[in-house]
Amino acid sequence: MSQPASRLPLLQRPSWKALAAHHDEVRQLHLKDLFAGDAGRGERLTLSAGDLFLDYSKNRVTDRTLALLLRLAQEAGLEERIRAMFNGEKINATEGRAALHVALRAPAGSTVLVDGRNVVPEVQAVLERMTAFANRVRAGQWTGHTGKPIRNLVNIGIGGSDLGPVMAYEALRHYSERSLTFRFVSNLDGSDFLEATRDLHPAETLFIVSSKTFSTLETMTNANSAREWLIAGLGGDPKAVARHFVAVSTEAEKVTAFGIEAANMFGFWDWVGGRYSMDSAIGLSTMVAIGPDHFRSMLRGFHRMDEHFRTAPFAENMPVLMGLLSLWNTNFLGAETAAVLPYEQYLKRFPAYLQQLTMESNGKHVTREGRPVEYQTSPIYWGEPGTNGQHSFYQLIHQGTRLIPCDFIAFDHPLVPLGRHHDLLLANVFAQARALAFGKTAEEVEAEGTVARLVPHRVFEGNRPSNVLMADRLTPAVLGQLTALYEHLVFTQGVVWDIDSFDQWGVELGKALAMSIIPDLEGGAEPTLGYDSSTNNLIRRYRASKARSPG
Ligand SMILES: O=P(O)(O)OC[C@H]1O[C@](O)(CO)[C@@H](O)[C@@H]1O
Repeated sequence: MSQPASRLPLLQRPSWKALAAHHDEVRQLHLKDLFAGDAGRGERLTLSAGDLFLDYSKNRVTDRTLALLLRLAQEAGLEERIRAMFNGEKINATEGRAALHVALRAPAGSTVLVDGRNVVPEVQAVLERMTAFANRVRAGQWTGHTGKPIRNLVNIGIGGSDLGPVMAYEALRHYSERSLTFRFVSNLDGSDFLEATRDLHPAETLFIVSSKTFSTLETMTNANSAREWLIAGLGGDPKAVARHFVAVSTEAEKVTAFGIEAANMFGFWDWVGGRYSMDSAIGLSTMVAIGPDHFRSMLRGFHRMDEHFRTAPFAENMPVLMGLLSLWNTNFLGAETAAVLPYEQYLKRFPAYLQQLTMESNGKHVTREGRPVEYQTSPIYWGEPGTNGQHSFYQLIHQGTRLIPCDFIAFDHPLVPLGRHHDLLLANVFAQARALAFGKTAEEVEAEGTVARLVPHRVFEGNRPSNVLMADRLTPAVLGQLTALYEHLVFTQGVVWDIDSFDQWGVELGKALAMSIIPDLEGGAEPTLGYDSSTNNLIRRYRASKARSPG
């Protein structure tokens, strides 16, 4: 009896083989030909989902490519896996956990089961506590140890406990309470903490220690420095900690051991992965900044995209389609990276946020069963806001030797109109996508009167794929939809690649080695170094330098 396609290794699935053969047929096709052969392509290969509009016409795909990619998703059992995620099944198999970030934005009154328990009431209860806290701080009613109202909030966290909060704060700054100051400290490098707190007064400062595990080296080191800074700045009274620290964590005992009162802890659950946690209590700083109503609106945006992903047929499903197009670029066209280029300054941290979401999720080398993959998994995500990138790395995107698919993100309206700025900005989005796709031939360059020796330098091959993603304007709801779009794109790819998108074992080895090296750097006696000769030498050199000039 033949096996169902989803049981076969990816490279042996009929749709993969068909895509490989198809790729041989279409590899020479230029986007110019595709557009010339279909006058309606630019309108046809578009899609709306919620408030988002996607133009994917400038991808190097034919209708047959798309049909085969959709078949690939079907053969991977994507439908069933989506159902499994939304049903709270333990799809993060290596950690034995559900991956149920969709429950964080499920409407009050709905049901999402984890181990037979409806988690929606717990999620809503935490949101209510966050709301009460946010309202108190925003109204100046949360006072510090000396009785002064809190005016500065410093989120201490790293990875998913930092990138989501920073990204959302920057993205929604327009909606933010301007009388409050927000800072984010993540790096173990002490200068991060020092610079973030340099101009703050401890009496008016509250730290949000955000850590799912409450044991991450960076976060706990920064939290301890924050406690020392606070106590020293408030006359040495350790009791000050209670009014100036709150925690977001799943680890109540560790939080109270640090000195934070249980009443000032906001919980979440092991079924929320760090990089999927910005709409849990990890988003506390976001809620204080933009207010509970805007935060709820962001959650509704996430939920809107969740519902689209859960219910839309694959051919009209934005995350599925974008996930498959990116997979086509990666596995068949050989793209190694993907650029995310927001033409909206407020989204300046969105590429950094996406780096963790995409690469920590799908940077995997074995299948769910632990067999080595025989294909590339996550591309390397990177990017900068336009138009800054244009005057930096776009040269390589246009004329370099690598294929770099681009996601342009733009809005019909700016949040703050200023003269001609927005028309000029949008003209650049449309121009860049067009230039990448269609390029400029030697004949066109010659026709402009260019001297012969410069012609090759001024030729643009084109045929470089891109998506253009647009919405009316950057609102909290749109940010929710945009973020959920990429979350589900990552999920789609992980299912096809047959990898666990929700674990992150790859960060463990370096962490463990650092822990063993710390005593070698801090100890007084000469350590017996048992590492490789390079590591031994680096440690000796560092110790000698420290001994010559301590501090
Ligand atoms: O919230 P925690 O437990 O401090 O972890 C922070 C980050 O560390 C990681 O576990 C590894 O980088 C991320 O997945 C997570 O977002």
